Formats: sequence, C-alpha cells, structure tokens
Amino acid sequence: MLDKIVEKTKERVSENKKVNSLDRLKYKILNIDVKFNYPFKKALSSDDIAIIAEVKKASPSKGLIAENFDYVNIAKEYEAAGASAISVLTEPYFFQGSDDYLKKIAKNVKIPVLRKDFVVDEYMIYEAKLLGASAVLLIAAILSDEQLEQYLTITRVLGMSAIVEAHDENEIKRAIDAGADIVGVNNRNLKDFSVDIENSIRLRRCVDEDIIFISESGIKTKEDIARLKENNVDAVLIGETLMKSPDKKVMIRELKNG
Ligand SMILES: O=C(O)c1ccccc1NCC(=O)[C@H](O)[C@H](O)COP(=O)(O)O
Repeated sequence: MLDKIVEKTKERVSENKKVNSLDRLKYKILNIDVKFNYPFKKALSSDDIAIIAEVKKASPSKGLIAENFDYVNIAKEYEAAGASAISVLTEPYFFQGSDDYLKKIAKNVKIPVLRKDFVVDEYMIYEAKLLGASAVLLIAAILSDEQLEQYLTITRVLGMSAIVEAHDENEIKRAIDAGADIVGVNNRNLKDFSVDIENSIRLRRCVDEDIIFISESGIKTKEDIARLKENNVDAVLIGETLMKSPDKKVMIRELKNG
C-alpha cells in the first residue's frame, strides 16, 4: 500500500512542479511572514496528553469515513472542544484529501495545523508552508537517512515542526539520529491494516522524555487514552473515532478525561 501511495505522490509532485517550480514556491515564501516559533511543538508540550484531531474523509483501510464532510466546521468543532492541533489529510487518491482543505482550515482556526501527507520531496514541505501548515509528517519508512535530516532542516528553517513517523525500533533510531524532536509511532500495520496501541507502548521506552512522543491510529476509547497516559505518551493522533462521532465536543471531552 505504501509503495502505491508513494508512486502516486511522486507523480502528483511532478505535476505540481509544472504549475509552480520549487524556486517559485521559495520566492512566494519570502513574501509571507515566516514565524520562527514552532507553534505545533508548543501546542503538544502541555502537562496533559494532547489531542491532534484529524480531518479525514476516507482511507485505504476503511473506505469512505465521512459522507457529510463539512471540513471547516469539523475543524472548528475540534478547536472548540479543546484539541491541541489539527491534522488535515491532503493526499487525494487514497484518502480523498485536498490541499484546499488544509488552506481553508488553517485560515479558520487558531490552533496549529499538520499537513498529513506522504512527503517524498522537499517541494511538499514548501507547499505545506504556503498552505498555512505549522507541521508536516515525515514517514521514516519512505525516506532515506539523508532525506530525513535534510527535510528536518528545511522545516526548522521555515519555522515549522515535523513528526517523524516510525513503526519499529530501527525506524525510531533513524528518526532520533536524524535529529527528530517529535516522534510518532503508528499503531496501524500497513501490511494487514490491523491496529494495536500496544505498539506505541512497547516503543515508548526507545524514546527519551525530552522528545515528544505521539501515538497514532486506532485510538477509540478513554481507556486507550488512559493506558497511553500511564505510559508517558505526550500526544495522540485520532482520525476515524472523531470523524465518526456525531458530537465531536462530547467525544473529545470524554477522551481527555480518560
Ligand atoms: O488510515 C489508513 O487506512 C492508512 C493506510 C495507509 C497509510 C496510512 C493510513 N493512515 C494514516 C494515518 O496515519 C491515520 O490517518 C492517523 O494516524 C489516524 O488514524 P485513525 O485514528 O485510526 O483514523
């Protein structure tokens, strides 16, 4: 699945480059206010477990998740309910995401926004900046060590943060060696799509306390959150559970009180 997504993402990037070259994106960034204050990292640094609430229309594992996809209002509801940050899927072919969703959401909320996509080229980080994102996801499994280091440097130069996503001990080591200050462990096995939050708990001990540790995917109940809290997880990334919840405020409150 990851290979297919990566292939399609590379095609997407080369199409986008025909419309706006990398130099053109860099030039546009010169004319916006690049704030060097890393709001995404700050938002996750509270004492309580932070919730990154995801705006997710569809996924390869679940198909269509949200029929009624009023994305700006969903993001506003997340913010009003106490989410620390918002994740917006921009991948169009497998997740029915869009850059436009990110742009509009970033304009309409005050909390930081993560561009959730499959970054395969530095170009996508500059795009994210221009769309209003405060952070990007860098997936260790699809990037070389050199790319991880280089892309982390670019995010810092742009005043942004990056979650480096890892699935196992080796990828965590690579993330840390590259200089990651935020590590996300995905609980979803991308071979069979099974989810197990114990994956985060098992890998928590591989990451020092001064690095922000996020547990991603498959989080459904306040008991899940309580278990992650007990194991010093700093933040959780939740998509489907919130998207399917008719009252997102009640659901976020319930999860936070776990
Ligand atoms: O969600 C999928 O099916 C998926 C498949 C292949 C690669 C990535 C995938 N998900 C991306 C994510 O990381 C999740 O959207 C995110 O962690 C939230 O997960 P969930 O709470 O389980 O919706």
